[in-house]
Amino acid sequence: MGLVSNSQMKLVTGDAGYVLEDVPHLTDYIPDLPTYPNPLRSNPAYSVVKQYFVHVDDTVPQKVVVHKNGPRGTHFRRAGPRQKVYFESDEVHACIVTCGGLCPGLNTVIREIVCSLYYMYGVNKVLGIEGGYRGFYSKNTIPLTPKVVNDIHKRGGTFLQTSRGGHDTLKIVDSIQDRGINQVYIIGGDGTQKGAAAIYEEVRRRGLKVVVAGIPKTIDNDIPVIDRSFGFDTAVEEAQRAINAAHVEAESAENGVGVVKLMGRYCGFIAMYATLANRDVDCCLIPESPFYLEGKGGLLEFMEKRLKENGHMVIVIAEGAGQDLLSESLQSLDQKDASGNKQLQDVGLWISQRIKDHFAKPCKMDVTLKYIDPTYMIRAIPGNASDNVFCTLLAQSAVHGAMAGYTGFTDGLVNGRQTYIPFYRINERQNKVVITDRMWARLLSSTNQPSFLGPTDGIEVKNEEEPKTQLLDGENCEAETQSNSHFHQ
Ligand SMILES: Nc1ncnc2c1ncn2[C@@H]1O[C@H](COP(=O)(O)OP(=O)(O)OP(=O)(O)O)[C@@H](O)[C@H]1O
Ligand SMILES: O=P(O)(O)OC[C@H]1O[C@](O)(CO)[C@@H](O)[C@@H]1O
Ligand SMILES: [Mg+2]
Repeated sequence: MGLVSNSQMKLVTGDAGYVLEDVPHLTDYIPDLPTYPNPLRSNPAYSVVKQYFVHVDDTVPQKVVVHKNGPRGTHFRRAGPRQKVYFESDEVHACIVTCGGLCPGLNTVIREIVCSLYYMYGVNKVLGIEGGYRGFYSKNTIPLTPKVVNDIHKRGGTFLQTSRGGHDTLKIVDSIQDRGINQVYIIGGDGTQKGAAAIYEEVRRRGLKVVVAGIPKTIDNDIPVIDRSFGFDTAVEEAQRAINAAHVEAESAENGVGVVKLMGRYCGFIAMYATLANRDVDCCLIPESPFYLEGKGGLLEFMEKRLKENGHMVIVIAEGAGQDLLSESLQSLDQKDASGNKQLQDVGLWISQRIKDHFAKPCKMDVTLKYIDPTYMIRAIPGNASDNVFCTLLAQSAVHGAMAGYTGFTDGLVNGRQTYIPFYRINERQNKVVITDRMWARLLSSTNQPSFLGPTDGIEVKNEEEPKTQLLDGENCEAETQSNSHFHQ
């Protein structure tokens, strides 16, 4: 076994190409911390469970498809309760914050962190930080107890409120230090996890016994490494209602066209899964797959054909799709939100107008177009049953990890197992739909839409007897795992 460690990376290597991308631990920078028996050992619910505690050497492989002689590859630390903990129950002073956009299940994660701390670990000092990162230094806190959070999982939104922008690392860590907080639970998307990494670095620089734990929230599914984030299933399910309405409207008119815009700023996972789930969609447009309107192989030609064949059609478009086309025809606003995310122009309105203009030309068809924008409806709802269970496991894993002294981690599902992932792995890139992946091919074959690839855009296939599979490190291989996580092949 080898160990390479610095404040950013902690790599443990083993035989046959085994690599553990480990998460930091409080003892990395505060040696000789005392340990205590895990209170779960005397918890009647768990004491009867054999092998309840995770073995210290348990790790989860990032890739589960392997070849006989291939390297064992990257692993992450398995999440779950440890025999020993690094906090006494009455010593813990935890806080929870939610940042970024809303996502179904946020309240469930808040509730379950509070309840896990109280009921599993006997912790009764938990604070809610209101209104995102800026709440650390500009707002009062709310004491959280199981009673206060009892039924919040039945409501959409976040009980603690959220915001964009306002991340001031020094002020936040000052506030953590001043309040005597020693476990910080940060729920949010890619931007939030970057902020969490900055907080962890500053906490470590100051040598504080403070755990920083991230719980990934992304309705867009744009966080890499993890199979999926909570709320995604709920959002895809809710999107069905909009697509069904678009289909009913389209079917009930001559040459009816339904256009549905779904969330997905930089990636089209919601649009792709909603389309695959629904089967009434004729064309799905996502940011990762550039498309064009006019001419041979373009969207408008396809629409003419589909309307002639079927008399109606439904288009699903992710909000980040076709932004290059919009900025060609509309003046680019180049506005950013408080977190620095580009503010997108409404592609749904734009495409609807372009379609209407096209078919209004003489000799074209009379189309009846209905545009449905359920953007905030798919995220402002409570988590569904499966997301609620998922949120519970994520919250419990975060609490187990924090009590065990791990820090600087995001927890998440990797190949169906709860793991602790170092922040840098989550923050190094964004997850995207890979259009050379089988999931996108499944979508194309279900809608029979054009691929919009020109003759020169084709994907080069090397003349090899055995094409390479997704065993090597790289974008495709990771995306294969993620985008197919619901449908292992
Ligand atoms: N690079 C960064 N460093 C430190 N903090 C950041 C960084 N990027 C974003 N943040 C902070 O994280 C918080 C949330 O960021 P953002 O609004 O981008 O949402 P997000 O977490 O990415 O979630 P969503 O998926 O809804 O976009 C904001 O308070 C923002 O200031
Ligand atoms: O209007 P808001 O709150 O900035 O959120 C919109 C953005 O949030 C996201 O849902 C990500 O959380 C994006 O898909 C979308 O662009
Ligand atoms: Mg984001």
